[in-house]
Amino acid sequence: MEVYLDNNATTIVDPIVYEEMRPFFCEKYGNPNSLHRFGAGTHPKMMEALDYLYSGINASDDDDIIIVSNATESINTVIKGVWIDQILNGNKNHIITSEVEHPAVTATCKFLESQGVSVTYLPVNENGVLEAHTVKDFIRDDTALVSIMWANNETGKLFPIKEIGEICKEAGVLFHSDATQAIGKVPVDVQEANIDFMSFSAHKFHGPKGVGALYIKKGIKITPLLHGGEQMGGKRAGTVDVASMVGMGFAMKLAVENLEFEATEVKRLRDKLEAAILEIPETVVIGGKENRTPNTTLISIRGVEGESMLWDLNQNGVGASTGSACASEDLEANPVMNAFGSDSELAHTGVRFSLSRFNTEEQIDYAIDVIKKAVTRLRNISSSYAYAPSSHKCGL
Ligand SMILES: Cc1ncc(COP(=O)(O)O)c(CNc2co[nH]c2=O)c1O
Repeated sequence: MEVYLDNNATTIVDPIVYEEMRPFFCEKYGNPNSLHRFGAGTHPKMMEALDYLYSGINASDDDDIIIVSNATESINTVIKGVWIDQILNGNKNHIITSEVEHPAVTATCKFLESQGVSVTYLPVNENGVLEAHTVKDFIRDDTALVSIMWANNETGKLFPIKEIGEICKEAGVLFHSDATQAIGKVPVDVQEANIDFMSFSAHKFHGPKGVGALYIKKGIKITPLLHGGEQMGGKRAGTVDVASMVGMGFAMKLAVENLEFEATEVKRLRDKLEAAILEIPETVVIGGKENRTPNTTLISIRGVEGESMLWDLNQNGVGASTGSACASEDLEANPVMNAFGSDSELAHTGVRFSLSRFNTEEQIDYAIDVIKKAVTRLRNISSSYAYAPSSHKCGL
């Protein structure tokens, strides 16, 4: 049996979404910017896709949603656009983000630091969550942007976006949220959250890879990342991937329709898997169980190196991860777990399981059996592990 439990890395394209995309490869293949019928033939479904995206995040008609290649491009567009407009050509020179953002945010901020920008990386509490008041404590007169994720990709922890939005609005500071791990898992309402910019990727909610979106609140201007065409009103040059845009729109429609299923059935299967693993001695949920996306659990298994666990699971058909795929190639301690203040041993023992609406009870039962056998096998061959519950700090 094969069981895919790495949905925070990417998801299967919903077959319904795939069928919606198919006509735009060999039938309605015109360039949407062409004036002839072949181009115009793409417009109805593109407009429908935009309608699904706008309603899916409760954007107002006057707001902008720009189709980009992925969340990484969306995030770069915001952070570098604000840098150009507010810092290089303005009187600001400070950006606030958190220590547990995805590398798309932290690496872009590091680049800006190399260009002389001051960046504050806010710490998270023992549960891996940023407390809204810390944003208020660090906002300065020259703060150009606050960028905080809606949900953490490794722990699933949800951040106080509405409160942070209120703080930024009151301070007159632009607020961006990376909602990549929130769309399709929890309700996302940009108007309620006082958000100025928001980023997401379709492949996180059963849409195709290689397409994402940037939400821009009405009235906000930002210098584009890509120049050279009038697509997206000049806000993102380059011919639009029509099939992927249509796929992302329909995936958003289905994602919103399935939020209740995520909150009930997917959560039930996640909780079942988590409870079974926690029956194993010396295991702990990193960040705690509260206030999380319904599909994610990051569990530390003392004495079991995360990568060894992944290899063993993979040998038995189960796919999981130790955290963000873009960070999993190296054997460094998990930066998110480090941010919690975890000790170095614990930071190497995290395994992330992230479910979706396509997982079944039978798959979870099989995965539980495989996981328990893998832990026994790996602990038995470990040169450093000896069951000593009194010695293990079950903090976090
Ligand atoms: C919170 C967050 N932001 C941005 C990205 C980048 O998305 P992309 O541009 O579509 O690649 C990811 C991908 N996160 C992960 C990719 O693999 N495992 C993950 O957890 C993410 O989880």
